[in-house]
Amino acid sequence: MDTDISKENRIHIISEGLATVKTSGKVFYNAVQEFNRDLSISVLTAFVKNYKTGKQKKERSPENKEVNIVLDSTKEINSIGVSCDNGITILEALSATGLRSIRYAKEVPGIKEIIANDISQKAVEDIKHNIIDNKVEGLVTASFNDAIMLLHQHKRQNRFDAIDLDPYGCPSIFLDSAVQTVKEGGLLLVTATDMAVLAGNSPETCYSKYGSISLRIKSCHEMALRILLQCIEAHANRYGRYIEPLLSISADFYIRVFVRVFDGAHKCKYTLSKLSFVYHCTGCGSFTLQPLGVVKRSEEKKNDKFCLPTNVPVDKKCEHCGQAYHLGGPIWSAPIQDKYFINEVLNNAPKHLKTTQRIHGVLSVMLEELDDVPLYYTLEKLSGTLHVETPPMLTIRSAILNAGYKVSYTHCNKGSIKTNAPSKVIWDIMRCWVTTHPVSKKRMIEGTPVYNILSKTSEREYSFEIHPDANPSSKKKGLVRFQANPLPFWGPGTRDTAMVGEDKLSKSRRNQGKRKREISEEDVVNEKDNM
Ligand SMILES: C[S@@+](CC[C@H](N)C(=O)[O-])C[C@H]1O[C@@H](n2cnc3c(N)ncnc32)[C@H](O)[C@@H]1O
Ligand SMILES: [Zn+2]
Repeated sequence: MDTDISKENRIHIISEGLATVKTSGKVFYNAVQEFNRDLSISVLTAFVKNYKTGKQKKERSPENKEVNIVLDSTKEINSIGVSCDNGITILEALSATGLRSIRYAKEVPGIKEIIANDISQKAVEDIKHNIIDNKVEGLVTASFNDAIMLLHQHKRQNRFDAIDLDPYGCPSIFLDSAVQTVKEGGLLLVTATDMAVLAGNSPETCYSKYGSISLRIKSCHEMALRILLQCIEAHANRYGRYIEPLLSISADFYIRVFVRVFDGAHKCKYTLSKLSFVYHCTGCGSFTLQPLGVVKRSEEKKNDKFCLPTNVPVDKKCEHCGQAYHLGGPIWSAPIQDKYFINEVLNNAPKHLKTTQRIHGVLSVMLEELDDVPLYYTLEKLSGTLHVETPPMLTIRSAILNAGYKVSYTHCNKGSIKTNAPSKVIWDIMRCWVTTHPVSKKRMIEGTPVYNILSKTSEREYSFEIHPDANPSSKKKGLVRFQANPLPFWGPGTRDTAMVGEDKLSKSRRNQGKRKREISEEDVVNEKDNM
């Protein structure tokens, strides 16, 4: 990334992807979000191909079976940088410098028109200049409006094929208008950077913003994704629409979801069965999901029965450690990744992107994630609860597989254990581990989670012999699966810190007179798992 500061007029020049934009520095730009923009370019490239070429439109039946529907066959939509008659229309509702829209125009094939909107006059001035400087006048139009007003103006006519929401913090105020203004089968691209709220630091704020209670749970990053998805679904359902998640990512200090929106009042009846409350043990961190609704399937889909669950899935106190539960959610508990689509993204990803290696690594881990198992344990929490030496990840994964259960990582956490094994099995495995790695007697204080868990004996023996599938293919291939430690000035940025990352980095370089590391692919190094 090249950022230059011309001292006379304090203009910042930012080169990213195939775009070079200028900004006064009062307009928001975050260098660390290059990955977000690169990934969005990859997703849009795959989306255009699948949505517009008549190749396939994939829908899911309520049983979650894939049904491929051939769309209208259309002309070539491979051109980049020129308006394609049958290309897609995109609204970037919160555009700042216009960089993202300009990059879409120059790097995504098959676009008809992009509107780059911002409520800040200064930002819109920058957008206008940047459109001309990048010679994308034929594709990108600047707009000066409140995003919500603009979305409402388009909800009856000239709806968009794709709407990108990349706000400061929480996107929820834009969702209601966005779900109405995206076309049937169109794409919403939504970022949220208010991770403290979503990750359980402020459950009451999370409820007021997202209609869901967040928890301080080890799988908080995936829970954040699922809270955002349920929020978008809730807004869509109000208008007889529903969502289909294509790709959901937790990266750096934010989450981003890519979802399609479809019409179907009847399909909205299935929403309850795609949502769950989460009982989270305050002692050992075990979690249990309680679906909000149950669908009793019939041969003929139209005769499906929609019921409420009749039992509470947990006792008053945790069966493992004896501590109390918190109740969080509702969260989206249906799949959050569309593996078919993610493969399309991988197969069609543009080669020029600076973060290609990271995209490839993260998406490969997503392809390995278990679809039907929301949330996860972490090795650190399991061993921390018992104050025991942490077992190697390979060993624990092997024990789960040897016992006949499934296990995967999630891209959200490099120490994650996503499994369909019941929590009882997980604690039994840990009890077996403790037999050869004893817990200090000092820790065995009556009433504590460790005392209560280890007071019970494992119901069976578990084999820790290394299982052939314990090491996932993405790791065997040495892909860049998880991001390294944060860089200086790493964070979402706010209205008050318009230039985040690179500019501050340059300033600090100048001040200290020594060269700091560039924000580059090298910073995204492969993780060293505890194996
Ligand atoms: C995080 S920045 C967007 C960054 C940009 N998408 C990118 O990739 O560089 C958020 C932008 O939203 C704008 N904004 C905030 N509220 C808005 C609203 N109600 N309508 C339109 N723009 C708004 C701000 O002026 C700011 O430029
Ligand atoms: Zn417990």
